[in-house]
Amino acid sequence: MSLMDGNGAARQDGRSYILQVYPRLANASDACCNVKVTKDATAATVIQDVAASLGLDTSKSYVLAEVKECGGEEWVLEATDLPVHRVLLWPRKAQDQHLQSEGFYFLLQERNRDGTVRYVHLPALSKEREAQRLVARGFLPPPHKDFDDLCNLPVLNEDTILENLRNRFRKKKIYTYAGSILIAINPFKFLPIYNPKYVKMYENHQLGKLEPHIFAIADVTYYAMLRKRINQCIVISGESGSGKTQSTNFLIHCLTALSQKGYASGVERTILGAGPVLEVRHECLTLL
Ligand SMILES: Nc1ncnc2c1ncn2[C@@H]1O[C@H](COP(=O)(O)OP(=O)(O)OP(=O)(O)O)[C@@H](O)[C@H]1O
Repeated sequence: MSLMDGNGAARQDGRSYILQVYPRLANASDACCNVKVTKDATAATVIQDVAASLGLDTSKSYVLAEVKECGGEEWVLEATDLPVHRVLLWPRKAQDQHLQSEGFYFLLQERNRDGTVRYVHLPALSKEREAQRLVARGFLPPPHKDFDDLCNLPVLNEDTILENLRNRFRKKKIYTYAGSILIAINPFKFLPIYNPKYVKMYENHQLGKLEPHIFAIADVTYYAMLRKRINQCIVISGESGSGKTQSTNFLIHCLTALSQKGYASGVERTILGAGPVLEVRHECLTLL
């Protein structure tokens, strides 16, 4: 078994593995000590090698602790435990180099005369760094990541739904799916997302493949009608001023564009022209 000092960036090679052990001792530096060991080296042997390498007082007793994720678990190894076997269960990156910042490494600590471990608290990692690590490993969604379908929210409640819609609205994304339902938030200003380029973009696309859009709804409805040869219906609901009329106009615009294949026609104008009459009739019926 040979010892190495320095950065220890060398890759593990064949049957030899480089373990980086960080001393947590009152009078030792925090620099890591690199030890080259075989796969079956025990914790006791690793401790001996590190102690010899660092010139530690061998009349004292030491333990090797495995740290898995900063601020998280810390396991004191038994003398017969096999550190390399532990390393092989770590994430790939941490196996190559046991950087403290990666959260997987070994600590060398002193054992008290009564056998207990002189426990030194790990410097508490800020919650933020810990959260970042969980995000990077896919355990948490990226902060402020917005979901274009509410069904994909990891936590589904009123707060998360509103927060998601708010986040998207701030990014000028006024449309969000809830499965095959489209939620539209009135932007009360013109957005350049209704021109013919968008009609073309959403044409014959499966719902959910592209960013949510009212044209996607028009498109699936139109193609479902052609495919199934039965009438289709889009229900638009919302409180007064939420944008129902405007949404209807966008739908009609897209449907006529799809049916006319881009040729300007009077159909859209005719249908849109009937809108106010239908609305007045609807208001009268509601009053009656
Ligand atoms: N997608 C949009 N882009 C830009 N402005 C919009 C959009 N949707 C709605 N608006 C704006 O909001 C106003 C109100 O929308 P709209 O008339 O469609 O609401 P409504 O739900 O039909 O209301 P009501 O039920 O009272 O008839 C519109 O005049 C328009 O200025």
